[in-house]
Amino acid sequence: MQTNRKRAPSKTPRTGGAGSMKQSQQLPKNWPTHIPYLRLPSYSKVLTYEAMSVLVLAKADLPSGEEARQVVAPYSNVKITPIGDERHPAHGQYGLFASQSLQPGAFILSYLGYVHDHSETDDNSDYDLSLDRDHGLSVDASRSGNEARFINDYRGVSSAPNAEFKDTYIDLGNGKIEKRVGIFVLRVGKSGKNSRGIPKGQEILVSYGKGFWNERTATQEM
Ligand SMILES: C[S@@+](CC[C@H](N)C(=O)[O-])C[C@H]1O[C@@H](n2cnc3c(N)ncnc32)[C@H](O)[C@@H]1O
Repeated sequence: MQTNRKRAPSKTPRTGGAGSMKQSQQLPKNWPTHIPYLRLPSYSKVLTYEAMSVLVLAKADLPSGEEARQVVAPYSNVKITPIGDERHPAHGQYGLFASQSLQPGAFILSYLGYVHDHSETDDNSDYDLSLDRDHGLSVDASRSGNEARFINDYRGVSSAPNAEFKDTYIDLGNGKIEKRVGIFVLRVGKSGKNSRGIPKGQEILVSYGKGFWNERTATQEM
């Protein structure tokens, strides 16, 4: 995870500003009706001013080498798809697939959900992702989220992931940027060679990390 220079925003926003980003009222195809679709993160009301200052920054504080991205929701480069193949370990659930060819290193989308600290961690959530380890912040897409909540782990599906989680910064259009978890196409494949990207129609697969599966095994054995 990258480190950020800290500069407190002039006001403490609880939701990201839509700014100049174009947002459509449409829901993605196959979006489950019982889960609110988010176009912006949903911030916990108990997050401290310091925590919010890590997440919403002045554009001048964009870490070097990073870019401030514009995003449009719903995302047109991905497709939520029911898993019909019985050999797939998440058969009967959904996965996220590329609806266009995605180049190595390309930003795919950001992971949205309920942004919270340790005090509100839901130990039963399978959708909770670390957003800032230094400040104990995570984003949980179990009760609300966007397309990214449907990304499956590569284990049992493919020999290696084709995408990864990395910090990214979204341009809020008001001189501010917002730190989020982004999903990017892997640049380098398992063999160390440059990846070929993700062809149209292929499932987007990450590694949840061994910790996720170890914890799951431990829970099942209890
Ligand atoms: C973040 S969700 C992924 C989306 C999920 N398939 C859905 O339709 O909501 C994580 C859950 O997906 C399932 N899953 C994802 N990858 C898997 C894999 N490689 N093997 C088995 N189950 C997987 C597990 O049930 C896991 O708890």
